Amino acid sequence: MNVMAGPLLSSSREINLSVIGRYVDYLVEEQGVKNIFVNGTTGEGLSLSISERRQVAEEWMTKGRNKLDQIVIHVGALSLKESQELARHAAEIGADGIAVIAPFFLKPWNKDVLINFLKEVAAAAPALPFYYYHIPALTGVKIRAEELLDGIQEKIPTFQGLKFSDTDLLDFGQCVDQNREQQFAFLFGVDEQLLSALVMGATGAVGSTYNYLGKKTNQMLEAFEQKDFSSALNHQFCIQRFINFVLKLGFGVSQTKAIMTLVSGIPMGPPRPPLQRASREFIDEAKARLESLDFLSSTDLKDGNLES
Ligand SMILES: CC(=O)N[C@H](C=O)[C@@H](O)[C@H](O)[C@H](O)CO
Ligand SMILES: CC(=O)C(=O)O
Repeated sequence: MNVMAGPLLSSSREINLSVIGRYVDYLVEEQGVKNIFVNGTTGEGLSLSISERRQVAEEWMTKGRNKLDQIVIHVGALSLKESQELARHAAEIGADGIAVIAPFFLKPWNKDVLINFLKEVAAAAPALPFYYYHIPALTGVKIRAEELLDGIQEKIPTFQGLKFSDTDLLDFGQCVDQNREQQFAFLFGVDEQLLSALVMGATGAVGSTYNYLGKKTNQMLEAFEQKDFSSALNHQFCIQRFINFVLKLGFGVSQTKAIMTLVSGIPMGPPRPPLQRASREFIDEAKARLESLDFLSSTDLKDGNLES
């Protein structure tokens, strides 16, 4: 079972490559996370320039080599050409896979149109496993994943699986049910509902909270594998209590970065506009909640870097 995290690394609005090496060690040693999803939602991949995305990907590959199991690089972009360039680059630097979201300004209006776009990106890296990143709430492209998967391997021979970031468990369950013959990866991306997705056949998870709740989530995965469902549920409820709490305060990529800084002690920097840094009030409340849920002892919390 894989857990992937999607960290972002910028400080003073510029990418800060120098923290990636430390962050690899932190994820492996402190969170038990050995699979990384680079330049996705949490990494603000779509807010970076193409050159920045290449640099971030290269740094993860260099620092992660021999330490991480898999590095999947998100190469989705509005421009097909840029997406292809990033796909070729991912292949050149030895990534383990590429992922692509649906283009979200001029949008694909049906399944075939979307597949044709994805196919052209995948063809730029013909040796790399290809993942579709389904995140309809952010892209606005609501084509159901179950429909998209129907016959996809004939169109995209490198198709390897799905990162499914949506709460529609009917759609997710049918993706699994209708593709039992294939060896697809079904990676679930709604961290507060992961246990339900495991029951539906998820083979892994990619999510923002694994940056700091990776260890806790791994305990849930372990309990699930041991068929200790009541422990698994306790772990999921504990994770839900935290996510439910921060969702009510207003939770997004900026807040994720502040929590990542707080928990790891590694400065993640502010997000890039249009995002704005999390408020001091948010950070204080999130910190108190992390402590009360026993996710961290107060001595582990390092927020000295938050203002940097
Ligand atoms: C919209 C978004 O950022 N989704 C993330 C992954 O795809 C999740 O990891 C969520 O941040 C998490 O489930 C909290 O709602
Ligand atoms: C973590 C994750 O799912 C993302 O950043 O895309």
